[in-house]
Amino acid sequence: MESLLLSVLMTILVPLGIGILLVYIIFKRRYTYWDNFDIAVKRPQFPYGSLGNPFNKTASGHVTVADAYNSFKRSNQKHGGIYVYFTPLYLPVDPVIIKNILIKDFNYFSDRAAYYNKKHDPLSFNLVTAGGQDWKDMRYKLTPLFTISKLKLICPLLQIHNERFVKKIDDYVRRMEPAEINDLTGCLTTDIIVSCSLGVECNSMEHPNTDFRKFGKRLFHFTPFRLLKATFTRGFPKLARYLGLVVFPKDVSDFFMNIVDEVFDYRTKNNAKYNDFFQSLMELQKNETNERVKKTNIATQALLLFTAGFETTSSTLTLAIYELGCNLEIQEKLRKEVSSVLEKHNGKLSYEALMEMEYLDRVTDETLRKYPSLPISIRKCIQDYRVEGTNLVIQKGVKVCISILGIHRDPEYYPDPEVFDPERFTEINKSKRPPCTYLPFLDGPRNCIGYCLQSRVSSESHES
Ligand code: HEM
Repeated sequence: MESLLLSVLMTILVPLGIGILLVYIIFKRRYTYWDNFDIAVKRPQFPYGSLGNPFNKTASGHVTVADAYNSFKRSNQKHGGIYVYFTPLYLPVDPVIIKNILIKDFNYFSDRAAYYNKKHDPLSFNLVTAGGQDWKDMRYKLTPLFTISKLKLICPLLQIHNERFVKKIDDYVRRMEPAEINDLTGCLTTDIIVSCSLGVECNSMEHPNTDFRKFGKRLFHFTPFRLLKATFTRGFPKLARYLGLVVFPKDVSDFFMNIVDEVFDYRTKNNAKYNDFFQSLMELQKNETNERVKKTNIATQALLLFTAGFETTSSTLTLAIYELGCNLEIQEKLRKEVSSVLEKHNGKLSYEALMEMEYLDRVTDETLRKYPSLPISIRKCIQDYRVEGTNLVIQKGVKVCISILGIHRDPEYYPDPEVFDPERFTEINKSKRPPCTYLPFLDGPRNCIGYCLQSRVSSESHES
């Protein structure tokens, strides 16, 4: 009996052990990728790579990437190599290399290598995830939605939501109650994006449990399982598509599709026209004959605005308010500017009035310097690329990681980087820094398309 058990165990355990050993050897070999190049490397730890165990550490992944940036910089390196799990990533430090990657040689790095699944999750194939010609076509069509003139059209909407935000804060002040600012800026951003992109009034400022708020929170709630799935889909996109893994949970996509259905049908039947993104999205689709495709395309872009614009804007607002609370002199200086400009404009917070608030811009810029909403950006090299001034050739398929946080906290460009100092952004001080050392919206053809919209949304609300 005992020998039978032993032989069964041996039949299972030996092949299993050999299997594990083989997998270990194969994957461990991937950690030698950068050894083939003359480049500094942040040593990996099996199986997590250079960033360490994501479940057992005090610093998040982007902080570890910034640490790698710092260590390469300290040892006077222009760049270095890191590993995220088993994937080698190129990490540039020299701003000239970064500028070439983002702007001059953009054609080598136009893809973001983000995961989408057209078949099982059509809304996931959008401007952020698409690559190559698909991305170029989408960007070409969507760019006219983000011009200053379009922005001016939605300014009255921004003003309505801003007034509600101010009233809410006033209520807390009158009741002498502490306010959960993160929740309030979340509601404000939700209301603005939903009314601009879907033409729907959700007023989560008054009703914080609206479906939009609920689904919005779910979109940005990353459980360990979701993080694991995201890592898997990024590392093995083909297999993930084959397995039918999706980006957006089905109930979230269904919810957005239903809203788009309703708004589209209402506007078509009543021939109703509004000054919002939804209207522009409908116009973009006017030559599409298949109604389902038309609605799916609109829902894709509306959900994209929500996912790309929500967390970035609301967290920036929260952190600006936090810094103004910690730095009373800066708060006072800002208050004086706002009051004097408003006085000139008869108390009306117009687009023109906002344009005159220079100190407000500096406060926003410094907030995004200290706390970039996207601390890293990933690009994929789509053809072999020689890095200027070096012998290194980045091979096709290798990913590039720009540490925006590392650059923004680099004492060479920003002395005492932990100090919140809007004066870093006077015209004269800005002109002293080399290009590509301030990248909250990235740079080049694939920068943030919402740049001009976001700066106004944030400004209106700091104003309160
Ligand atoms: C504080 C607010 C914001 C910040 C800091 C920010 C930052 C960024 C950054 C850094 C990127 C480049 C990402 C990368 O390449 O890895 C990006 C892309 C993008 N952003 Fe923003 N963003 C903000 C607000 C918005 C808003 C309000 C919208 C739209 C309503 C928006 C829409 C987009 C889109 C669609 C892209 C992808 C562009 C493309 O691939 O062509 N963003 N954003």
